[in-house]
Amino acid sequence: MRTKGVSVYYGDKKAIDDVSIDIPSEFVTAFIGPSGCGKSTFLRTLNRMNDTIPSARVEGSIELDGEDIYSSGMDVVQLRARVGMVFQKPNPFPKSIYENIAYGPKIHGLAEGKTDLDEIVERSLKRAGLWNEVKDRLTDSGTALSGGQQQRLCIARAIAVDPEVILMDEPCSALDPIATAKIEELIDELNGRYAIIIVTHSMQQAARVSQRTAFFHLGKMVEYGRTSDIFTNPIEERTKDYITGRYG
Ligand SMILES: Nc1ncnc2c1ncn2[C@@H]1O[C@H](COP(=O)(O)OP(=O)(O)OP(=O)(O)O)[C@@H](O)[C@H]1O
Repeated sequence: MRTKGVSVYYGDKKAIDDVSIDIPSEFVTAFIGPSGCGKSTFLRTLNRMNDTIPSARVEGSIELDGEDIYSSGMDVVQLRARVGMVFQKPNPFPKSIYENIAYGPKIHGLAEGKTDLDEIVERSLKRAGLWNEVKDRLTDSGTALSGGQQQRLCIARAIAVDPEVILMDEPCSALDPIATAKIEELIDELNGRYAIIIVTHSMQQAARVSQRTAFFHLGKMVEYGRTSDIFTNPIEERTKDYITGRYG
């Protein structure tokens, strides 16, 4: 994905100021920065999730494979399948585990019949590292799973519609350390197959899971580069101050 001069307003308030970034498809990219700096706002512009907030307005251009995602011809439902999203709090549908995964492929016409759908469900759950834990109870409700399992179910749901990009907005903030470690392992396994962009409050997590990091401060993207450089040899003073814990 590529953004050029993106600014986001909530009413008169500018939350993101002139952000241009090329996000490579072959890496995990982390967005870090102090609370309120605009990480989530910027992430949500990448699949037009801000469209659901009436006061939000986006300026600039955002391209997915060279296509302007804010053009009038863009089908937003289709876009959100191509650019999937996983939220802070796991949000499975109040439906069976099977239906949670099958719903997207059904509405997007990705399955020819029941056998096809069964295969997609199995493949998505396997890819999300959840198959062995749920294969004998696919008809149980998705909401009956543990928090960590629910989050992997949500990742499986995103995977089921064959996305190009997966956006993750603090996907581990509601999880315990063991469930967090499983999600981080999963991100590692998915790396390369999908472009993954993760907003995280944890610099340790960004360092563990990402190869590229963008540091945001007061609505601006201050610095963007290899994760190892950002954490060991940042160019900007503000990045240095943040990673050494001087503020945030
Ligand atoms: N729906 C909204 N309406 C009005 N202002 C908003 C809305 N959502 C976010 N903001 C404001 O935009 C700014 C950026 O918020 P955002 O949630 O994107 O930051 P963040 O870096 O993700 O913060 P955090 O790490 O605390 O989640 C903040 O000043 C916030 O108050």
